[in-house]
Amino acid sequence: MCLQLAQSAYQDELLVIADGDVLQQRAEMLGLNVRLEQADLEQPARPSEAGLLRYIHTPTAVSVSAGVLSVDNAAAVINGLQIALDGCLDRRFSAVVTAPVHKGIINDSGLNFSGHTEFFADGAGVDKVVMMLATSSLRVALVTTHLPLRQVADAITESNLRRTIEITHHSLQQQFGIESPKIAVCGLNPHAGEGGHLGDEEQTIITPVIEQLVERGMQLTGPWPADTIFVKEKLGDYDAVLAMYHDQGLPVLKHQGFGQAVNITLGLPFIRTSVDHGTALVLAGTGRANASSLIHAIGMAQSMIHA
Ligand SMILES: N[C@H](C(=O)O)[C@H](O)COP(=O)(O)O
Repeated sequence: MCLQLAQSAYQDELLVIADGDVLQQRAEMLGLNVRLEQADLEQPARPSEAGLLRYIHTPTAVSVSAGVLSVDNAAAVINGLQIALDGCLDRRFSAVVTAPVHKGIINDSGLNFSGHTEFFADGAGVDKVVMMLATSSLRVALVTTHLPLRQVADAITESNLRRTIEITHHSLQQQFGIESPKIAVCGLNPHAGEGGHLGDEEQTIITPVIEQLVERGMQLTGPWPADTIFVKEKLGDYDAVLAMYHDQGLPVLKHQGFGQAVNITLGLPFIRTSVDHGTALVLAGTGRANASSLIHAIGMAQSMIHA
């Protein structure tokens, strides 16, 4: 399922992209008092109404049971994302907020999909975006995203690192209103390479890029050992930490604020936010799933629309 906001003249309208029959069944199963209405994209957006949920119908190919994966429905998931992408690109939508999808089953169906981040970047024709997750007190951006660990070191190139820092710096200024963002850059290796004894990417790539960009006026520090840059005493020293890979930065952020964190894709020509968690199939249909991160993601998209 995918959510998006279409801005009306009065207030934001929240539209859901999903199979309308599945929404109806889930609402009944969970005893939710909600009226569902199919939206007509040719009509102007209208203010949201309490108790009414408008949706764009993207039919599934086969019937859906809560928490049960089906390769046959993978194309319907991608179709929903494509509708969101197209609507954001042609400005019918002001932002897209995504719920988690099961990346494995999409790939099992024969469709290549490493993540929403890469899907939206490809679809928007952008060669580089940055995944950043944020809580109210910590932002972590990543140089590499959904990449096997074996390939990470090769992906830390000067140009990739420079582009990542430029996009992060620009987005912190433009979308988060931080005039002169302070970014702490992690090293790649333990102890940030221990002076070259535990790897040399810090000396050959990371430090030279930091120095070039500091020369251009950016407030960058590092390369920092990743095991100490996140300690509480240092949290006030920066506006964001740049981690070299997914599991260098995100476990810390999720330990600190799981459920309140929002995933934001920087560098797209539109606003995209998302949840901080996966599909949690065992909770599907039970009514016990926690919607907190989704609520934060919608709130973050709204505040970015109005920034
Ligand atoms: N890295 C994300 C996280 O930990 O929350 C997650 O893999 C989602 O990625 P996409 O938004 O690209 O699907």
